[in-house]
Amino acid sequence: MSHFKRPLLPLRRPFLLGLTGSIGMGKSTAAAMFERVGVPVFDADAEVHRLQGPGGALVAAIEARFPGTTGPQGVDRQKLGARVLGNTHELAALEAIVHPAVFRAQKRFLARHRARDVVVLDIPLLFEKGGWRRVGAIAVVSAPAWLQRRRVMRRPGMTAAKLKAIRRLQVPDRVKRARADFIIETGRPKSETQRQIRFIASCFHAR
Ligand SMILES: CC(C)(COP(=O)(O)OP(=O)(O)OC[C@H]1O[C@@H](n2cnc3c(N)ncnc32)[C@H](O)[C@@H]1O)[C@@H](O)C(=O)NCCC(=O)NCCS
Ligand SMILES: Nc1ncnc2c1ncn2[C@@H]1O[C@H](COP(=O)(O)OP(=O)(O)OP(=O)(O)O)[C@@H](O)[C@H]1O
Repeated sequence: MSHFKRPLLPLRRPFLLGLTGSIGMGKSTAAAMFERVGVPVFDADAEVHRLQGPGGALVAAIEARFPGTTGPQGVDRQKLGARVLGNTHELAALEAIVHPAVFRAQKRFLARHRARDVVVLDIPLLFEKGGWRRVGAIAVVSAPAWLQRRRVMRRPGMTAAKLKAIRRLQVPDRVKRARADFIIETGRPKSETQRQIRFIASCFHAR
């Protein structure tokens, strides 16, 4: 069980279930599985992609602060990542541009789903940025480290050095597991993961 102090939130609708996990642990796959069983998901990372994509609302602000990192396709994430991952000061400057816009999008999502029993907030940095204080329960996706590495190293543009820099920024998997209310094991067949997710969703329906 977790030993960190999370304030007891008043029961409210919808119940906010935070979904998080380290790079390559299977968050996106798990989020899709929640949607399959009828739980709306706010995908913070997808929102960042939208805001940074072609015509995205943050492209101009990012170009102004990080010249040369955008083009007709919006933000070039490889270039921007090379500037900020591993550089605390620069990353903080990027976060100051991105996070408020993501938070506003999350508020709009919650307003749209006011009548639901439960929604999932898929937030990669739930522990790192303090979002854990605002959710009613936390589900962590987790798999053995060797499997995580194998999944991530397959991605285009990924290098051992980049993975190392990213892992240094993230709360370690064992800490996330210790803080979780639910651990979603993704090192197993997807059918089992889906079954686990159906069970978790059922805990919050029709309270
Ligand atoms: C730095 C960027 C351009 C790198 O993009 P890229 O497509 O190369 O990598 P990706 O987004 O998949 O991130 C790789 C890994 O780094 C982690 N990461 C990204 N941003 C951060 C951050 N601010 N702090 C800690 N870890 C981070 C992600 O969780 C992921 O596991 C991009 O992540 C970004 O714009 N980050 C700032 C916005 C942010 O905080 N996003 C995180 C989720 S909302
Ligand atoms: N049981 C399982 N549950 C979830 N993912 C699985 C499972 N078995 C295999 N996988 C695979 O593991 C990979 C996980 O990638 P996914 O993009 O979901 O991770 P992620 O945590 O969202 O990554 P990131 O943090 O980098 O965005 C996918 O290719 C997925 O198909």
